[in-house]
Amino acid sequence: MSVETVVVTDPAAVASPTEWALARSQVHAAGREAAAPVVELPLADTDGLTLAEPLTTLTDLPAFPCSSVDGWAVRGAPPWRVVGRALAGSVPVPLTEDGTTVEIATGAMVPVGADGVLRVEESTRTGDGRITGVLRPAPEWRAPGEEARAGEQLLPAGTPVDPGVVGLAASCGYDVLRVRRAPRAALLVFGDELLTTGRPGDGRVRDALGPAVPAWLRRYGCTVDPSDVIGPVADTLSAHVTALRAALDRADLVCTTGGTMHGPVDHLHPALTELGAEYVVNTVAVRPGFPMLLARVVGADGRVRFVAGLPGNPQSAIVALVSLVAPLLAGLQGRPMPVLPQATLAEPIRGRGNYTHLALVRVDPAQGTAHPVRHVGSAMLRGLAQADGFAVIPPGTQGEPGERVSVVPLPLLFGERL
Ligand SMILES: Nc1nc2c(c(=O)[nH]1)N[C@H]1C(S)=C(S)[C@@H](COP(=O)(O)OP(=O)(O)OC[C@H]3O[C@@H](n4cnc5c(N)ncnc54)[C@H](O)[C@@H]3O)O[C@H]1N2
Ligand code: MOO
Repeated sequence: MSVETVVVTDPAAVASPTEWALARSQVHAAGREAAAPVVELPLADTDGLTLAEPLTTLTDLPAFPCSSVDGWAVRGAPPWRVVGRALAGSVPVPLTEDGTTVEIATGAMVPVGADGVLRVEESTRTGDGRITGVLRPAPEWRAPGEEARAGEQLLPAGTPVDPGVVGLAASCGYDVLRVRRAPRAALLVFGDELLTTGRPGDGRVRDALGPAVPAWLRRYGCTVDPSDVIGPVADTLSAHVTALRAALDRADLVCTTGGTMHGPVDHLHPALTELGAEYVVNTVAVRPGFPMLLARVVGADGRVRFVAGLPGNPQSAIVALVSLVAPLLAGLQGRPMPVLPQATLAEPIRGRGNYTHLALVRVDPAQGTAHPVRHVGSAMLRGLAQADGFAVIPPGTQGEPGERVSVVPLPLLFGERL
C-alpha cells in the first residue's frame, strides 16, 4: 500500500478559524468602511432605512404655545367676556384686555396675552353670557420647546428608521431624510444535487436555501430582486466565476450557499482567488457552520462588494447569516454592531470545545428563559423553524441551567413564532 502525500495548494484549505466574536467585529468594521451611499428620500419612503445624519428638530417642539384642551383662553380675572374664537391651524388675535376670553380648540395656538386655558367642562356661563370658572394650577397648554428645542439632536446617525422615527421626523418639519440606502443582495445557490421543485429522493435534496435566504436577507433590510436569486449554478469553476462576476456587478453583497469546503466540486475558494477577492474572515471557530467566510472584492469602478460564503448544510447556512451577514449589513447600513439580548438557560447545553456553540433555542419572552429545541442537526431545519435564535455557548464552557447567555436572534417579524 502506498502512502500519498497530499500537497494543499489552496491556502484557504488551511486557514485557521477566527474566534466567533472577533469575526463579527471584523465583518462589521469591513461593512462600515464600505457603507452604502447616502441618499435623500421623501420621508414616507424611508421606513426600514438608516439615518445618515443625526435627526435634529427644525423648530421648537411644539413650535408654538398650543392648547392641550378644548375650552377658553382667558385674560385677567373672571368672569370673562367672549371676544372671539381660536381654532387649530391659524394665528389667533391677541387678548388685549383683562376680563376677556376666546373659545379655544385642542391644538390651537394660544393667543398672545392669555394667562390660562379653562377646560370647557369646568366652565359655566353667567346670565349675561360671560364665562366663569376656576383655572387649574398647572397650565393647560404646551409651551414651545417643551419636547425639544430647535436644533436639538433627537436621534444619532445610524438609527434604523422605523414608523416611530418617521412620525417624529414629520413632527419636526422634515419633508425628506438623508438616509443610507438599503444594501442590494444577491444569492447564488451551488450544488448540482439540488432539486428546485418536487419531492426529494434518489440522492437529490430540495434546495432549502434558495427560497429561504432572500426572505431572511429582506428581514435584515436588504433589497433582493428575484432576478438576483440564481441556482443551482453548475458545479464547475468557470460557471461559479461567471455567476459571481455577474452578481457582483449588480449587488453590494452576494451570498453563496454550499461549496465552502474543499471537496471535489467545491469551487468557491478557487473562484474567489480568480476574482482577486480578499478574505475578511475565512472560517470561524463556531459550530455548526465553521466553513463560513466573508470576502471583499473591489470592482473596476473602485466600489467594494462582499461575498458571504454560507455553508451548504442548511442550518449552518443560517448560522453564517446570523453570525457574519447580520453584522456586515449593520455596518453597510451605518448602524452600530447589533447588541445581543440575554436570556436565562432553562436546560443545559453542551459546549463545543474550542469553538463557540450556537444552539437553537426558543425564548419565553414572559420568563426571559431560553429553551433548547430538538432536531438541530446542521442538515436539519425542523428545529430552526420553531426557534427564535441561537444561544451563545462560549469556547471552553458548558451552558448550565440558570446561567445568563447571549442569544443571537433570527430576524423574525413581530407576530412570527407566536
Ligand atoms: N472532509 C470534511 N468534509 C466536511 C467537513 C469537514 O470538516 N471535513 N465539514 C462538513 C461541514 S461541517 C459542512 S457545514 C459542510 C459544508 O460544506 P459545503 O459548504 O462545501 O457544502 P456542500 O458540500 O455543497 O453541501 C453540504 C451539504 O449541504 C447540502 N446542501 C447544500 N446546499 C443546499 C441547499 N441549498 N439546500 C439544501 N441542502 C443543501 C448538500 O446536499 C450537502 O448534504 O461540509 C461538511 N463536509
Ligand atoms: O459546520 Mo457544519 O456547518 O457543522 O454543518
